[in-house]
Amino acid sequence: MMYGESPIRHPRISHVSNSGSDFGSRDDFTSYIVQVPLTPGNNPAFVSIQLRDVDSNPATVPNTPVETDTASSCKDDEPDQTDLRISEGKKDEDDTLLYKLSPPLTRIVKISPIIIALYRILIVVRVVSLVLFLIWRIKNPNNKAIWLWLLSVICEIWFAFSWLLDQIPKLYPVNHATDIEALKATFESLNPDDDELTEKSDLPGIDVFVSTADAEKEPPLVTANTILSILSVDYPVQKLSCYVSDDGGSLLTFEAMAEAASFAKTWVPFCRKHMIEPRNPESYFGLKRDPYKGKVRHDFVRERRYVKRGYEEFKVRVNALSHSIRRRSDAYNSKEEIKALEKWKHWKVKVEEDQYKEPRPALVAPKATWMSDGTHWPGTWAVPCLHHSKGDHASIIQVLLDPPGDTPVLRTGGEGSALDFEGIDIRLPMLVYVSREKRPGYDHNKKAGAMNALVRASAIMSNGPFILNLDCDHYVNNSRAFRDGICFMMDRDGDRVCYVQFPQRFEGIDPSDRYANKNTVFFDINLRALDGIQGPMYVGTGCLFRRTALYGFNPPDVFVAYQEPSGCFNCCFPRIKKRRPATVAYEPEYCSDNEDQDRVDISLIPKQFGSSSMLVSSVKVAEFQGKPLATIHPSRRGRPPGSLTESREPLDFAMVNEAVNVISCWYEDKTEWGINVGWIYGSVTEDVVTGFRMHEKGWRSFYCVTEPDAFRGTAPINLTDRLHQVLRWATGSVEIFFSRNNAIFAGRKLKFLQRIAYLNVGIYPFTSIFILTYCFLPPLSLFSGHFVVETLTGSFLVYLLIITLCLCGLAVLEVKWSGISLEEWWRNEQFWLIGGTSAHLVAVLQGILKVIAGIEISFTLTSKSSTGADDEDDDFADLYLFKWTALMIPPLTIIILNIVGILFAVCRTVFSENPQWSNLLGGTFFAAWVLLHMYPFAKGLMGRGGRTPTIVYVWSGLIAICFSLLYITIKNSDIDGGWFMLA
Ligand SMILES: O=c1ccn([C@@H]2O[C@H](COP(=O)(O)OP(=O)(O)O[C@H]3O[C@H](CO)[C@@H](O)[C@H](O)[C@H]3O)[C@@H](O)[C@H]2O)c(=O)[nH]1
Ligand SMILES: [Mn+2]
Repeated sequence: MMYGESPIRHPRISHVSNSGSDFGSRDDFTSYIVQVPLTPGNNPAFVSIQLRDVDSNPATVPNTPVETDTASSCKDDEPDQTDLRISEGKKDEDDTLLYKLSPPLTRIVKISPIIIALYRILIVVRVVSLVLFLIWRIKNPNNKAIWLWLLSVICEIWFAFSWLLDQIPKLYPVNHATDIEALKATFESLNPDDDELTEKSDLPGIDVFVSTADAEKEPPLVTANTILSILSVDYPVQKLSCYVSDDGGSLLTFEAMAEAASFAKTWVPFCRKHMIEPRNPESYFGLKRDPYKGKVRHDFVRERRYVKRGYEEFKVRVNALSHSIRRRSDAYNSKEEIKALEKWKHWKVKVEEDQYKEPRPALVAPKATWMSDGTHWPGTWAVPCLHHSKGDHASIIQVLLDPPGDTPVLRTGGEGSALDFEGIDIRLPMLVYVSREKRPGYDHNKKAGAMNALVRASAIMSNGPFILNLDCDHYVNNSRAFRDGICFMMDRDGDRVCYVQFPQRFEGIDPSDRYANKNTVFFDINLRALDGIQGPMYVGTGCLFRRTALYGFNPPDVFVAYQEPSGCFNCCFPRIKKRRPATVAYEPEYCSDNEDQDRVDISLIPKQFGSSSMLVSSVKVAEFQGKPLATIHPSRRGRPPGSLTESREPLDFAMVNEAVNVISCWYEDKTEWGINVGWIYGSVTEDVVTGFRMHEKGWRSFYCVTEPDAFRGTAPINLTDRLHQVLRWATGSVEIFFSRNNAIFAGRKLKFLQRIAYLNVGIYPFTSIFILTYCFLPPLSLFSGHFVVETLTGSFLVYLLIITLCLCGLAVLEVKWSGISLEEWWRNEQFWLIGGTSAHLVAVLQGILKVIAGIEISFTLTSKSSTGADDEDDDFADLYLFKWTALMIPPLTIIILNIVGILFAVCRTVFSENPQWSNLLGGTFFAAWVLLHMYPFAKGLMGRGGRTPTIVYVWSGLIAICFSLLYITIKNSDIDGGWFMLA
């Protein structure tokens, strides 16, 4: 094609030889490290791409079935199919026939209608009683303490409002189930009726993106394990590509990935042969259950032992990498130093001898980080220096595992070999290490920027129509999960699905889940409920995207997309508005006139996507290949699966070259990346915004809960890290609130309840202001001797009772339909208050500062504890880690004041002549309610020993007694209203 013609500057390319190198000697992968000159020679030169070419000559678009004339041959075949069916005695309409041909791949699993009905009734009851209660509260002010009354009523109104925002989107919870067997029958069997499998497959390609940013906080061993779990997934290997984005640009990560690629050669066939689960070696070998249960192969025990030893060695190697890199670099650097010194000496001698004009050479050589082949690492150096620091280094792309061929490579059993892989496909998916270029002066946009670089690089190198995004610590726990996700995409109407979100599940969390790290309320209640509306939000990891949805295209309309006899491939979506038959997908076909396109304007693509012509031409291919072909698929027309979709262009130098080009930092200049295309910039919670933009366009997403869990990750379990994580999320929400991505501004395609859910995401941090106020009310009331109401009347108590009971009832029902435990629900409530009085509050301040003063918000990575390096005696040692942070001040103040308040009020009432028992009771009740929620926080402060709290209690007691004595003294000396001063 026209690779060479692009007027973009030409990168300097060095081919890294791998002979004799550390990892090269173990492996024989093709190595490309391509360095791009620092400043763009002729800047983002807008390249006008000859789209006519593509239009008139479909053959230039690689890998499309067009060249093989599908359209016509399919049409020819259609009657046969129909005849066949009719002859079987099913005289249905065409649609129904096609429906029969492709069984549904997903279905709705009903939640018990009784529970849902009760749930909805309770919601209504609570709404009504809340309204009545608030009216009653407004009508009955506490004239003795108006300020207390006013504060409390304002807070209560807000709480009612925020509860409503949270509750309404939960009216239609659903569960979806997938049918992997049907998927197999449709895409991988020769004859769908008798399920005869071929080794070929028509499943669509998936590009897996793994993000890592810091080799210290995200141990390379964790990332390596994640990679191994991806490489061994149960999905056609030629359809799978894995990309690692390293924002740290660290040689450590790079070499760990190379190690993983080499260990995969043992690990992956072993998993395939013995159907290992999970396929993350660290987790697998750490399993507590009997590994031999259910395993029939006689050689399993021996091979498992062998692979386990291999893994131990692998771990040792990976853990030693940082040391070996340092030692290697030191050796090279001292050699360089000696060279530099000699050069200098030489120069000095020359100068002394005669008038030697050469400038003085540098005496000290830079402290470089060296690769094993004796060249400088183009990324970040251990001692960062110019062009080799985290924020300033070249683009790096390295193909660690070449794309596999189309046909299985079956190893014949070696007699004496330790592992017998006879009959096992030993191919591995493509694995690519990517570190995008970073330069000072360019905003790299955190994770969103990293993902966008991968989207472009992968479009050129493999162009999978689907993209799965995983954080480096989230590994594949269920090797069939990819298939589950694809079921939604390939189902009827699957082309309107923008992404399939899997729940985030966590490991290594303390059994009582003190800080609600598992977030089960969010993942099992809120997201399941959204699944019944327009789909769950995107939560950053474990999400399978449709590439074209990421590209910012609109979904096909419900009323379009079918055009007799076929749709229009070139326009992406056909123009004739006609109701789409339930099952018929469209055929690819080029139409030459491009007018009247309301969705994808091809002439605009270069402007939106940037100057890479390879990227631009890949867009349509991905669009086509991601279509649910279930009904018209070649396999349905007498062709064997894989005959059309298998062929993949081998990776050539031009492609890698271009991939390097599109990950340079200037590539996005004057394009719409991050604005309308790809992951959206401008928020530390890029995930919510990115998903929101898709829902806003009318796309549908799905929630895919699998058994066993599809993916698993780690979460911070100590209080400080947890608070900082929550702080980041809440800050992101405030950013969203103050941006154009506020759900209020969304168009009509965003469904009403979905809009409320997104509104809630933007608004919830603001609740913290009211929570904070409300938590100070009990001590205020206890000190002042007043209560939020004048006297505890019957109606107040009845309202309170109804509202509380409704909440309890709703909790029980939610627990019932979601399957979480009541304890988890309660933990969530507790952490809601803890986060609300600390992190959310700071988030609001930060967000407002950003809006007013433009102060940027940094992305603080959460540290991941290294697998395998665990404390032997205590799995949860991290839980007791105490690191002071200013975020802890407000909750601490609240705890102390509430305790002091109770003690003070008790003392005062006891010593008082006319004790106000009811006010004491009311105030104490509220204070106890606050303290109960704060309990996990207090426990966190205690650390392991539990010494701190005693002091808190003692102090509180002392202060309270002082206050009471003071109060009595004042009271006795008849100074009226003396307590007002104290309050
Ligand atoms: O400049 C950056 C910063 C972060 N990351 C990656 O982003 C991921 C998430 O970071 P982490 O600190 O683990 O955040 P969590 O709070 O655990 O993550 C959740 O919330 C984030 C948004 O706040 C999302 O980006 C994540 O995907 C989602 O799992 C990690 O893989 C990082 O390597 C980058 O690639 N580049
Ligand atoms: Mn994480």
